[in-house]
Amino acid sequence: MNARAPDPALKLVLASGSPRRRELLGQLGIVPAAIRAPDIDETPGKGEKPRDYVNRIARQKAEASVPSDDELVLCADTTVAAGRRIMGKPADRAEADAFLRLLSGRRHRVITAIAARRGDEIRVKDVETAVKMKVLSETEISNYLDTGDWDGKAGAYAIQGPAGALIPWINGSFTGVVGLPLAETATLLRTMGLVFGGKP
Ligand SMILES: Cc1cn([C@H]2C[C@H](O)[C@@H](COP(=O)(O)OP(=O)(O)OP(=O)(O)O)O2)c(=O)[nH]c1=O
Repeated sequence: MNARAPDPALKLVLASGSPRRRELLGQLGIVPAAIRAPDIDETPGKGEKPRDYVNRIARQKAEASVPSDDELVLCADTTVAAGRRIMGKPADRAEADAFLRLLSGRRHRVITAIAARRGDEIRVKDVETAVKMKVLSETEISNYLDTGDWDGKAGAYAIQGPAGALIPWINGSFTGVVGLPLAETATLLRTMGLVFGGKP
Protein backbone atom coordinates (compact mmCIF):
# COMPACT_ATOMS: atom_id res chain seq x y z
CA MET A 1 0.00 0.00 0.00
CA ASN A 2 1.80 3.20 -1.13
CA ALA A 3 1.94 5.74 1.68
CA ARG A 4 0.85 9.38 1.37
CA ALA A 5 3.25 12.02 2.69
CA PRO A 6 2.72 12.84 6.40
CA ASP A 7 0.58 16.00 6.63
CA PRO A 8 0.55 17.62 10.11
CA ALA A 9 -2.41 19.79 9.04
CA LEU A 10 -4.58 16.75 8.31
CA LYS A 11 -7.47 16.37 10.78
CA LEU A 12 -9.19 13.10 11.68
CA VAL A 13 -12.97 12.83 11.39
CA LEU A 14 -14.47 9.78 13.08
CA ALA A 15 -17.50 8.69 11.06
CA SER A 16 -18.90 6.54 13.84
CA GLY A 17 -21.41 6.92 16.63
CA SER A 18 -19.70 4.21 18.65
CA PRO A 19 -18.31 5.55 21.96
CA ARG A 20 -15.99 2.49 22.01
CA ARG A 21 -14.32 3.60 18.78
CA ARG A 22 -13.77 7.11 20.10
CA GLU A 23 -12.24 5.67 23.30
CA LEU A 24 -10.00 3.31 21.31
CA LEU A 25 -8.72 6.21 19.17
CA GLY A 26 -7.95 7.95 22.47
CA GLN A 27 -5.56 5.08 23.26
CA LEU A 28 -3.56 6.18 20.17
CA GLY A 29 -3.59 9.76 21.45
CA ILE A 30 -6.02 10.77 18.70
CA VAL A 31 -8.93 13.09 19.49
CA PRO A 32 -11.23 13.39 16.42
CA ALA A 33 -11.67 16.95 15.11
CA ALA A 34 -15.29 15.97 14.43
CA ILE A 35 -17.64 13.01 14.84
CA ARG A 36 -20.11 12.51 12.00
CA ALA A 37 -21.94 9.18 12.08
CA PRO A 38 -23.25 8.30 8.60
CA ASP A 39 -26.72 6.84 8.39
CA ILE A 40 -26.68 3.90 6.01
CA ASP A 41 -28.74 0.74 5.65
CA GLU A 42 -26.76 -2.05 7.32
CA THR A 43 -29.02 -4.88 6.22
CA PRO A 44 -26.93 -7.83 5.03
CA GLY A 45 -27.55 -9.07 1.50
CA LYS A 46 -29.19 -12.51 1.15
CA GLY A 47 -26.45 -15.12 1.66
CA GLU A 48 -23.81 -12.38 1.92
CA LYS A 49 -20.61 -13.71 3.50
CA PRO A 50 -19.78 -12.00 6.82
CA ARG A 51 -16.38 -10.76 5.66
CA ASP A 52 -17.78 -9.36 2.40
CA TYR A 53 -20.57 -7.73 4.43
CA VAL A 54 -18.34 -5.78 6.84
CA ASN A 55 -16.06 -4.66 4.00
CA ARG A 56 -19.07 -3.45 2.02
CA ILE A 57 -20.63 -1.61 4.98
CA ALA A 58 -17.36 0.04 6.02
CA ARG A 59 -16.83 1.20 2.43
CA GLN A 60 -20.43 2.47 2.19
CA LYS A 61 -19.95 4.41 5.44
CA ALA A 62 -16.84 6.03 3.89
CA GLU A 63 -18.68 6.76 0.65
CA ALA A 64 -21.38 8.51 2.68
CA SER A 65 -18.81 10.62 4.58
CA VAL A 66 -17.37 13.31 2.27
CA PRO A 67 -14.19 14.82 3.77
CA SER A 68 -13.07 18.41 3.26
CA ASP A 69 -9.56 18.92 1.84
CA ASP A 70 -7.85 18.91 5.25
CA GLU A 71 -9.77 15.92 6.64
CA LEU A 72 -9.15 12.19 6.84
CA VAL A 73 -12.33 10.21 7.58
CA LEU A 74 -12.26 6.93 9.52
CA CYS A 75 -15.18 4.47 9.51
CA ALA A 76 -15.58 0.92 10.78
CA ASP A 77 -18.05 -1.92 10.90
CA THR A 78 -18.01 -4.92 13.21
CA THR A 79 -20.01 -8.10 12.90
CA VAL A 80 -20.15 -11.40 14.73
CA ALA A 81 -20.28 -14.48 12.54
CA ALA A 82 -21.29 -17.96 13.64
CA GLY A 83 -20.78 -20.08 10.53
CA ARG A 84 -22.37 -18.11 7.70
CA ARG A 85 -24.81 -16.42 10.08
CA ILE A 86 -24.28 -12.68 10.56
CA MET A 87 -25.16 -11.28 14.00
CA GLY A 88 -25.40 -7.50 14.16
CA LYS A 89 -26.75 -5.47 17.05
CA PRO A 90 -29.71 -7.25 18.66
CA ALA A 91 -33.07 -5.52 18.16
CA ASP A 92 -34.20 -6.32 21.70
CA ARG A 93 -33.59 -8.53 24.74
CA ALA A 94 -35.26 -11.51 23.07
CA GLU A 95 -32.87 -11.36 20.11
CA ALA A 96 -29.92 -10.83 22.45
CA ASP A 97 -31.04 -13.98 24.31
CA ALA A 98 -31.20 -15.91 21.04
CA PHE A 99 -27.74 -14.70 19.98
CA LEU A 100 -26.16 -15.71 23.30
CA ARG A 101 -27.70 -19.18 23.09
CA LEU A 102 -26.29 -19.54 19.57
CA LEU A 103 -22.82 -18.47 20.71
CA SER A 104 -22.81 -20.43 23.99
CA GLY A 105 -20.02 -23.01 24.15
CA ARG A 106 -18.75 -22.43 20.62
CA ARG A 107 -16.06 -20.62 18.69
CA HIS A 108 -17.17 -17.81 16.43
CA ARG A 109 -15.56 -15.00 14.47
CA VAL A 110 -15.63 -11.24 15.03
CA ILE A 111 -14.72 -9.33 11.89
CA THR A 112 -14.12 -5.59 11.85
CA ALA A 113 -13.48 -3.70 8.62
CA ILE A 114 -11.95 -0.23 8.85
CA ALA A 115 -12.14 2.30 6.04
CA ALA A 116 -10.16 5.54 5.67
CA ARG A 117 -11.09 8.20 3.13
CA ARG A 118 -9.06 11.17 1.91
CA GLY A 119 -10.61 13.08 -1.00
CA ASP A 120 -12.05 10.37 -3.24
CA GLU A 121 -9.52 7.75 -2.18
CA ILE A 122 -10.91 5.04 0.15
CA ARG A 123 -8.79 2.27 1.63
CA VAL A 124 -10.41 -0.65 3.46
CA LYS A 125 -8.82 -3.30 5.69
CA ASP A 126 -10.55 -6.11 7.59
CA VAL A 127 -9.36 -7.91 10.73
CA GLU A 128 -10.77 -11.24 11.90
CA THR A 129 -10.56 -12.65 15.41
CA ALA A 130 -11.67 -16.07 16.65
CA VAL A 131 -13.55 -15.94 19.95
CA LYS A 132 -14.60 -18.81 22.21
CA MET A 133 -17.56 -18.29 24.52
CA LYS A 134 -17.95 -20.61 27.49
CA VAL A 135 -21.05 -22.78 27.83
CA LEU A 136 -23.55 -20.36 29.37
CA SER A 137 -25.91 -21.44 32.15
CA GLU A 138 -29.45 -20.10 32.25
CA THR A 139 -28.41 -17.93 35.21
CA GLU A 140 -25.40 -16.52 33.35
CA ILE A 141 -27.58 -15.66 30.35
CA SER A 142 -30.26 -13.91 32.39
CA ASN A 143 -27.72 -12.12 34.60
CA TYR A 144 -25.86 -10.87 31.53
CA LEU A 145 -29.06 -9.76 29.82
CA ASP A 146 -30.01 -7.90 33.03
CA THR A 147 -26.81 -5.81 32.72
CA GLY A 148 -28.12 -4.37 29.46
CA ASP A 149 -24.52 -4.32 28.19
CA TRP A 150 -25.61 -6.25 25.09
CA ASP A 151 -27.49 -3.24 23.77
CA GLY A 152 -25.81 -1.69 20.71
CA LYS A 153 -23.25 -4.49 20.53
CA ALA A 154 -22.83 -6.82 17.56
CA GLY A 155 -23.52 -10.40 18.62
CA ALA A 156 -25.21 -9.15 21.84
CA TYR A 157 -22.01 -9.00 23.87
CA ALA A 158 -19.15 -6.61 24.64
CA ILE A 159 -15.89 -8.38 25.44
CA GLN A 160 -14.64 -5.24 27.24
CA GLY A 161 -17.62 -5.34 29.65
CA PRO A 162 -19.16 -7.98 31.95
CA ALA A 163 -19.11 -10.49 29.05
CA GLY A 164 -15.36 -10.68 29.64
CA ALA A 165 -16.28 -13.30 32.25
CA LEU A 166 -17.87 -15.42 29.51
CA ILE A 167 -14.92 -15.41 27.09
CA PRO A 168 -11.94 -17.59 28.09
CA TRP A 169 -10.10 -17.43 24.78
CA ILE A 170 -9.55 -15.33 21.69
CA ASN A 171 -7.11 -15.66 18.82
CA GLY A 172 -6.47 -12.37 17.04
CA SER A 173 -7.08 -8.70 17.88
CA PHE A 174 -8.81 -7.79 21.17
CA THR A 175 -9.37 -4.20 19.99
CA GLY A 176 -10.70 -5.64 16.73
CA VAL A 177 -13.37 -7.48 18.72
CA VAL A 178 -14.28 -4.28 20.57
CA GLY A 179 -14.65 -2.48 17.26
CA LEU A 180 -11.39 -0.81 16.13
CA PRO A 181 -8.28 -2.99 15.57
CA LEU A 182 -5.69 -0.50 16.79
CA ALA A 183 -2.54 -1.91 15.17
CA GLU A 184 -4.14 -2.01 11.72
CA THR A 185 -5.92 1.34 12.30
CA ALA A 186 -2.63 3.05 13.25
CA THR A 187 -0.94 1.69 10.10
CA LEU A 188 -3.86 2.68 7.87
CA LEU A 189 -4.08 6.23 9.28
CA ARG A 190 -0.30 6.76 8.90
CA THR A 191 -0.25 5.47 5.30
CA MET A 192 -3.03 7.97 4.56
CA GLY A 193 -0.84 10.80 5.92
CA LEU A 194 -2.17 11.40 9.44
CA VAL A 195 0.49 12.49 11.94
CA PHE A 196 0.00 11.28 15.53
CA GLY A 197 1.87 9.65 18.40
CA GLY A 198 5.22 11.37 17.87
CA LYS A 199 7.44 12.11 14.84
CA PRO A 200 6.25 10.74 11.46
C1 LIG B 1 -18.38 -7.89 19.56
C2 LIG B 1 -18.35 -6.53 20.18
C3 LIG B 1 -19.00 -5.46 19.58
N1 LIG B 1 -18.96 -4.22 20.19
C4 LIG B 1 -19.66 -3.06 19.58
C5 LIG B 1 -18.73 -2.17 18.76
C6 LIG B 1 -19.70 -1.42 17.89
O1 LIG B 1 -20.10 -0.25 18.58
C7 LIG B 1 -20.87 -2.38 17.75
C8 LIG B 1 -20.90 -2.95 16.35
O2 LIG B 1 -21.81 -2.18 15.59
P1 LIG B 1 -21.32 -1.30 14.35
O3 LIG B 1 -22.46 -1.20 13.40
O4 LIG B 1 -19.99 -1.79 13.85
O5 LIG B 1 -21.02 0.13 14.96
P2 LIG B 1 -22.05 1.15 15.63
O6 LIG B 1 -23.40 1.02 15.04
O7 LIG B 1 -21.93 0.98 17.12
O8 LIG B 1 -21.42 2.56 15.27
P3 LIG B 1 -21.23 3.14 13.79
O9 LIG B 1 -21.96 2.25 12.84
O10 LIG B 1 -21.75 4.53 13.87
O11 LIG B 1 -19.73 3.09 13.57
O12 LIG B 1 -20.66 -3.48 18.65
C9 LIG B 1 -18.29 -3.99 21.39
O13 LIG B 1 -18.30 -2.87 21.92
N2 LIG B 1 -17.63 -5.05 21.97
C10 LIG B 1 -17.63 -6.31 21.44
O14 LIG B 1 -17.03 -7.23 22.02
